[in-house]
Amino acid sequence: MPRELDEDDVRVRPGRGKSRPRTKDRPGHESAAAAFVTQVDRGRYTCVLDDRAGTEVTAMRARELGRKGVAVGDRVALVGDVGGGDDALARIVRLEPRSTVLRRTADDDDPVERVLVANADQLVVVTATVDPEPRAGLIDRCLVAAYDAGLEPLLCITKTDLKPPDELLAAYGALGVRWVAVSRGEGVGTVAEHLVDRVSVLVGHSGVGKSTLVNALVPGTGRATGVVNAVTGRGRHTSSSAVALPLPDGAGWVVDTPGVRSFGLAHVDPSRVVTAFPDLAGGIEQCPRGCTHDEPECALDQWVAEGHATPERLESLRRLLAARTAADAY
Ligand SMILES: Nc1nc2c(ncn2[C@@H]2O[C@H](COP(=O)(O)OP(=O)(O)OP(=O)(O)O)[C@@H](O)[C@H]2O)c(=O)[nH]1
Ligand SMILES: [Zn+2]
Repeated sequence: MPRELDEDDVRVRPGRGKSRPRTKDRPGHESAAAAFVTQVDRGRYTCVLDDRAGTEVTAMRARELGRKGVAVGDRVALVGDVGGGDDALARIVRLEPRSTVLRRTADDDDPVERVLVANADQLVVVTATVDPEPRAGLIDRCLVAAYDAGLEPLLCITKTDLKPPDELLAAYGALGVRWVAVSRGEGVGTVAEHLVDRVSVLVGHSGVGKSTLVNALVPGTGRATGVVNAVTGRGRHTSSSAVALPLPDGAGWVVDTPGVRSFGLAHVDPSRVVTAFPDLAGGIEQCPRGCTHDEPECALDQWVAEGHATPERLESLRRLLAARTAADAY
């Protein structure tokens, strides 16, 4: 079996006289095929070719990629066997620049903070009204991850047949986050409308109905749903990777994130979070340098007192900034 390649395989070669870098010795890859990465599994990348929509090709990284990691959502150039047969193996020779990067926190299985999804436009935070109870801390951390990565958040509230979404809407109304409700399959059409022509990442903790939703949005994907057998773990996707699934009619992608329990928020820049609060921007200009917006000198209290923004908005901003450092999942 061939060895699997990853970032760790790249070694700096000792210079041999005036030899040029390897990449310059390679032929150009003008004829490379453009593709979209839908799945990453131990050094093998599932890609879908742009010009033969739906043709799946398995690829590995070419050495010339250097240290660059390849993630779900990446746009890549492929050479080699792009026929898509069972044994076909192509090589990823180029990674196109990314518009956005959503990171996953390092965990026990993998100590490195990695790119979870590249080029996503939207983060769909799936939460139930009840069973399981919504966890405000988790939702806040998802929103921070979305604002930091430049993804537009969409709150998808499930199980509204069991309990109305009023409390959740009250808690998130001030943030102005767009929302949709689904109950026992109803409302899926409205969710789908929000996904047209976009790359949307779905997150949600166990039991909220995320798999049920994915199956309704992308019929035939067979995402495992329901109660998990605690002994065998059957019914659960244990990998913490993501997978991109095509929406019917080529109208965008949904990226399911089974087993993903946290985002990399360690390096979130508060100023990125603040961009989600344009109504507070004028006040922030009057803050002292490096203001955490949670200190006595913060100019935002005055800004709100003068009526430029509501107290709820300021409270929401402070809650989100605090959620960055909470010792909680997501
Ligand atoms: N009442 C009600 N139950 C729902 C709804 N959506 C999903 N469920 C049920 O909630 C349970 C969990 O749904 P899943 O789709 O497996 O949830 P999940 O978020 O994928 O959870 P994991 O599979 O643990 O990751 C299942 O028994 C579903 O039938 C809904 O809108 N209303
Ligand atoms: Zn401030």
